[in-house]
Amino acid sequence: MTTPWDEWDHVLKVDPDKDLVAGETFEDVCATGTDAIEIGGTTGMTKEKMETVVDACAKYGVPLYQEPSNPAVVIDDDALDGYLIPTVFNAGDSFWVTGAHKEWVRIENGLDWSRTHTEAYIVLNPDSSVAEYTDADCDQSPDDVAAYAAVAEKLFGQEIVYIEYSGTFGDPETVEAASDALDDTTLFYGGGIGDYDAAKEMSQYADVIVVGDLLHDEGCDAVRETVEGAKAAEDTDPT
Ligand SMILES: CC(C)=CCC/C(C)=C/CC/C(C)=C/CC/C(C)=C/COP(=O)(O)OP(=O)(O)O
Ligand SMILES: O=P(O)(O)OC[C@@H](O)CO
Ligand SMILES: [Mg+2]
Repeated sequence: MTTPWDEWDHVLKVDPDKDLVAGETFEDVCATGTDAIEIGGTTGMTKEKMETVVDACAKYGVPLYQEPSNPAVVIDDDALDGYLIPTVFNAGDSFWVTGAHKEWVRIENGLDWSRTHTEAYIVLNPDSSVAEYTDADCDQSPDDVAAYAAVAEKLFGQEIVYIEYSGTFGDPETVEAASDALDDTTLFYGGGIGDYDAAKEMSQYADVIVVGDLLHDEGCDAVRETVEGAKAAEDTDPT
């Protein structure tokens, strides 16, 4: 099966609870060269903030995906290409594995399944909001992470495995182990990518790198460098 993310190298994650750098617009954000924009964050999410970002990005042709951190912030908007729905494989509370999902399906009157996709998160930075929120067990060796990745693909049919180091640059060996464990599922890596070299390094192992805080802290030129790093690694990838 072909998926849109087969063709991606770089995703920009826009946090609707954070500002852009002074003087920058969402038109600039959409012109960074990123392959897709994912809209989401852990804390401070509301439907209104989500809508503001979708509306501001809708006319520039970059694929837009919502990544909700809870069912109450999911928006129904035709400008979205789809929904990337996380499941946290190493969560301490099963609410973040299937509970939130069950509640979401129960309260919604019919979902657009054709635009709804799965992301198997493995959360590895214990100091991140997402680790705290989901009570994730971040003490995982590369072998553990590889096993989680295989379970996500082979037993749970997840479309994406997402190695999440939100806020800090992760362990490349761990990302490589996850990559080696996967056949068809797409590997996303996110966390602490701040320049060309970091983007290129993780792109050796991850199919897609996700850049978040850099947009809000440093701005669009810095993000553009990470796009170039991701694309440069892709060009030298022998597989
Ligand atoms: C079933 C539905 C619709 C939702 C539940 C989805 C789940 C399981 C969410 C768990 C938390 C999660 C994986 C959220 C995704 C977004 C994310 C990881 C954002 C990064 O957050 P941080 O960078 O830690 O937080 P802040 O940037 O807000 O500080
Ligand atoms: O904000 P950063 O550290 O770039 O992380 C990106 C993303 O993985 C967060 O969910
Ligand atoms: Mg964040």
